[in-house]
Amino acid sequence: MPQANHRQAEPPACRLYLVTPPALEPAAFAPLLTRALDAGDVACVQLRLKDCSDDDIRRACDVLRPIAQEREVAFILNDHPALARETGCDGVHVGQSDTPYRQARKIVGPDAIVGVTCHDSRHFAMVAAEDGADYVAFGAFFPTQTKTAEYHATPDLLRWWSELMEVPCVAIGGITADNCAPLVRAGADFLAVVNAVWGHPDGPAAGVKALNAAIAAALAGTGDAA
Ligand SMILES: Cc1ncc(COP(=O)(O)OP(=O)(O)O)c(N)n1
Ligand SMILES: Cc1nc(C(=O)O)sc1CCOP(=O)(O)O
Ligand SMILES: [Mg+2]
Repeated sequence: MPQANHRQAEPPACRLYLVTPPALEPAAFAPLLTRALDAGDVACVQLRLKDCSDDDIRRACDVLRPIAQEREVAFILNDHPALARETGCDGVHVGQSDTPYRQARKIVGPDAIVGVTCHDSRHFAMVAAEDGADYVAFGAFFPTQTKTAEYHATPDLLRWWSELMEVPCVAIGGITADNCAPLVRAGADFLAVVNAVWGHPDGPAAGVKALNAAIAAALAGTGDAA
């Protein structure tokens, strides 16, 4: 995962990880992505298109990848290591039912980012980290309308992981500016969000600003104490 951002000399201890809506039209989504990335600190963008053809994913990568990479924001493709490599993405995210980590790593190469979904499982996370994953993702922390979440993670998992392990952890699932403080304080390195940014009533830039303000408040100890 990128540790630096051109906007800051010192990256904060917890950063935003934007996941795209599951369906999008690349040309229409491009200005939304641009506005989101220009609104504040974002570590990476995951292109997560479900039920799309490989050609649809290629086209979306061609339009959206440069917007992220020109801003030094990592561009990660969900589910498709071969397409990630072919299209010049910075990495791939794989779940427990997707291409296994080791195979994904062979496809994308040693320098690419590979992240692994670990649900609420310490075991999955330990295996992924030992195998060489660049980050592990835990979730869902809150109810989400974006997908059917079968697992439920709690902040103590983030606390345990961050105290024990160097490999960064990502928290995902229903995260908003209003509920993220306990995750930040528990040690989440990244907050992955869909609806809190793309569904924000005042637009994605407002979503990014609200989340970054909530992260900063939680790190400063002034965030919601819940
Ligand atoms: C950062 C991050 N965490 C978890 C997921 C979920 O991956 P997966 O379980 O493979 O489910 P799909 O997203 O593929 O439906 C993710 N994509 N990103
Ligand atoms: C893609 C994804 N994976 C999850 C998991 O629990 O692994 S939850 C999720 C959806 C996250 O979207 P939102 O921020 O809108 O809740
Ligand atoms: Mg997947």
